[in-house]
Order: sequence, then C-alpha cells, then structure tokens
Amino acid sequence: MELDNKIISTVKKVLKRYQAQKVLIAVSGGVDSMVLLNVVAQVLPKNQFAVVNVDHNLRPESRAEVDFVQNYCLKNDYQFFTTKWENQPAADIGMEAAARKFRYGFFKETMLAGKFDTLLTAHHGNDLAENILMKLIRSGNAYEVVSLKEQRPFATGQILRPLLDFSKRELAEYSDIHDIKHVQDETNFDNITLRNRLRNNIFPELQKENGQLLAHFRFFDQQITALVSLAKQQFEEIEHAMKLEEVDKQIIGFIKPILKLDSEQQTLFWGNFFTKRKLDISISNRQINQIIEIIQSEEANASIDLEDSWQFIRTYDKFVVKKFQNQNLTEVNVPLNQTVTFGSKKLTITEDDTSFNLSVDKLPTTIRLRTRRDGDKLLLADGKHQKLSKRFINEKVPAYERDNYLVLLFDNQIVWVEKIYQMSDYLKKGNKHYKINLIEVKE
Ligand SMILES: Nc1ncnc2c1ncn2[C@@H]1O[C@H](COP(=O)(O)OP(=O)(O)OP(=O)(O)O)[C@@H](O)[C@H]1O
Repeated sequence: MELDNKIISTVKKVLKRYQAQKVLIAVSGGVDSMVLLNVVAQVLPKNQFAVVNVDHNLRPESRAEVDFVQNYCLKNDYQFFTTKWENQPAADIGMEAAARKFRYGFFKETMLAGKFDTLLTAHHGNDLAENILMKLIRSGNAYEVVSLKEQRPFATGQILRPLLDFSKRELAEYSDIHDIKHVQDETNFDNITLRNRLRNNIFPELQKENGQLLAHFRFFDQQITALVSLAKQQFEEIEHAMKLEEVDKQIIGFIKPILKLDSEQQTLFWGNFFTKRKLDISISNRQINQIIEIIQSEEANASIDLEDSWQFIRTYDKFVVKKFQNQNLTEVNVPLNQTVTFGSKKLTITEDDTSFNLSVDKLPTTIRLRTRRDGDKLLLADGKHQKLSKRFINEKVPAYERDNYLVLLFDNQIVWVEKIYQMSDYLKKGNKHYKINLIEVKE
C-alpha cells in the first residue's frame, strides 16, 4: 500500500508542479507504461488524458501489442491514437535512432492536432541509471550524462517523466499487486546493445554492492543538473564579456574573460560552449584540453584542428573557431547576368553603364571567382604590382579571415578583391562597365 501511495502521489505532484492540463501518455504496452496509464487514470479525469502508441512494425508480434493496448483503451473508454511505421530504412544500422525519430514525430503530431500540452513517458529509475552509465562510458560529457530529465520542452508543450524515482522492480511489483496486464518486449533480452548488456549483466552486479544504487544515480543526476545550471549562469556572463561575434561557421571572441576560470572550470565552459551551439562538430575531451592549453599558452598564433573540418585559432587577445573552406569551391566560372554561389556568398555581375562599380578596358573572355592563392598580385596605378598578402596586412584583415575573401579575375587578371581592391580605382581608362553585386547568405 505504501508503494501505491508513493507512486500515485509522485505522479500527481509532478503533473501539478509542471502544470500539465491535457496529457498524452506514451504507452508501448510494456509493464512500465501500463503502470503509468493505470496511475494517471486514477489521478486525472478521462477528458484530460489520452493514449498514444506507435507500431514500429519491426517484430512479428508488434501488431498484437498494438491490439493489446488498443483493446485495453477501448475497454476502459480511453481516447487512443496509433500509427504504423511503414518506410523503415533498408539497412539495419541506425534502426533504433530512426524508430525513435519516427516515434517522437508521431507524438508531436498527435500533441499538436489534439492540443495536448504534455507528453508522459514511463522512463524510470533504471532507465535513468542506464543512461548515465552509457553516456559516461561513451563520452563522459557532463552535459550529456544528465540527459534524461523529469521535464523538458517538447512540441509546443513539454515531456514529463514522472516515474524516475521508481525502479523497474517497483513498477513490476505495482503491476503484480494490481494485476495489470502487459506485453513483454523480447528485444530486452538480447545483449546486442550496450544498454541491454548494462541492464542484464552489469547493473545486477552493481546492485549487489549497494541496494540503494538507483537512488544514488538519481541523487547524482539531480546534483549534476544543479551544478551545471549554476555554471551556465556564470558562463553566460563570461560569454557576454567575451563580446562574441558569431557569423556563419565562425565565432570570434576575447580570451581574457575565460582566464578567470581555472583549467577544470574551463573544461566545463568549453563543453557548454560547443554543446549549446549545436555546431556540426563533435568535440572530445582531448580536444577541449588542447584548447585550454593554447588559450593559456603565450604563443600568439597557435591553432589546432578540431573534428569535422573545424579549427580553433588563438590570436593575440582573441580566439576564433571556424570551419575550413571547402577546397572544392576554390574556383568557379561567372557567366554575366547569372548569380553564382560561392560558399555562403552569392555574386552577380551585370554590364551596367549607369551604376557600375568596376570598369575595364576590354571585354573579358573568362570571368572566374575564387579565394586567394599564394603569389596573387594586384595591379596598381604606377603599373607596378602589390602582393595581395601585403594588402591584407595593410587593410588589417586578420589572418584567419583572409581565406574568406573572394577574388575576381577577368582573363587571369585580378580585377576585384572583396572589400579591399578594385583595379579600376587605379586604372581609370576603362570603358566597359560592370556592376558587381555581392550578398552573404546567412544559414
Ligand atoms: N512504441 C511505443 N509507443 C508508445 N510509447 C512508447 C513506445 N516505445 C516507447 N514508448 C514510451 O517511451 C518510454 C521509454 O521506452 P524505451 O525505454 O523503450 O525507449 P528508449 O529508447 O529507451 O527511450 P526514448 O523513448 O527516450 O528513446 C516508454 O516507457 C513509453 O512511455
């Protein structure tokens, strides 16, 4: 009876704390979600909840499982939504992730269509502990380790997981006491996945060491969550002081504000920095340590290569995180009056006698666009040449930005370099007039 009261009052409390009004319960038919349904039906009137189920169509018995949940809902007069996954990917790789994506896609659709504000899942204490240990084994990233939250935003509302305080065993006990029928998920017994190996082999051993293990994982989770949220407040202030400039695939900021953190704190800082920006980069612990090392070094122009073509550069008082230029994009033809795309920029050249910004004295046969190359030279008024690299220095263009500047060539002669050079400024004899339009496309 004590367990009953504890489960019911906890679910009630969580629903109240997060102000759940109209609730969709994700029910697979397994013991956990059938217990959750049973409990919610005791604390909410029927017009405030419904059941959602997804047939992943991956095992022969999946149809029977849907039928089981559907019949249960029919019998009890609960509103029920279901769908069947038809277009599975051909290969087996990533099937679980694809199934998950489909499942949550349908949950979202159903929530929006039925104006539900809350999705409930039956994740419990064992799921939480398994998740923490899995993330610890795979990455050790503190921000990922505590990823299974009691509440998180979802669709236009939220997901709540009111059973995290209970173990699988307690839920099974509840279902035994109340004779709650459920289906058995066979895949839980094979040891192909890390999760199942932890569940079936590792956790039983660990629990022999301490029966309170799951409560300790939950306690650990709550503390890390709190520590991370405290740290995030401070990191926001630091990022503000860094005066970050974020443009397409490039972030620049001052280093000084980070230096008031010690190395360990910086580990947490950079983890947060990359995790929250969702860049297409998987940053490892080793790389974070390298970043910290060059931040603290005296070297003026140190740089390291990160994963996925990203680079971290430390200049004198700033740092830059940027994505390499795609080498295939180094040279394109530019037909007149057509817009060409070069990386994140678009450029159009038109013949224009009224509002031209470039003039030359003869019609070019080829017009090409590229980024700078070693040895590029610019023609000056006195007929002499200047190295493009020299001009970059004169114009105070930082080294890390120089590769982004576009260079335009008429018949192999540089006639224009984005922002810093136009040949016609030096040789005013031109009689062919062109208008160059350049726009940056923000992603
Ligand atoms: N096919 C399904 N239909 C409806 N709800 C489901 C289905 N599968 C899972 N759920 C819901 O998700 C909860 C967690 O299920 P399970 O542990 O199988 O998923 P997971 O892959 O570990 O977690 P996640 O749902 O976060 O990916 C279940 O208790 C249930 O509430």
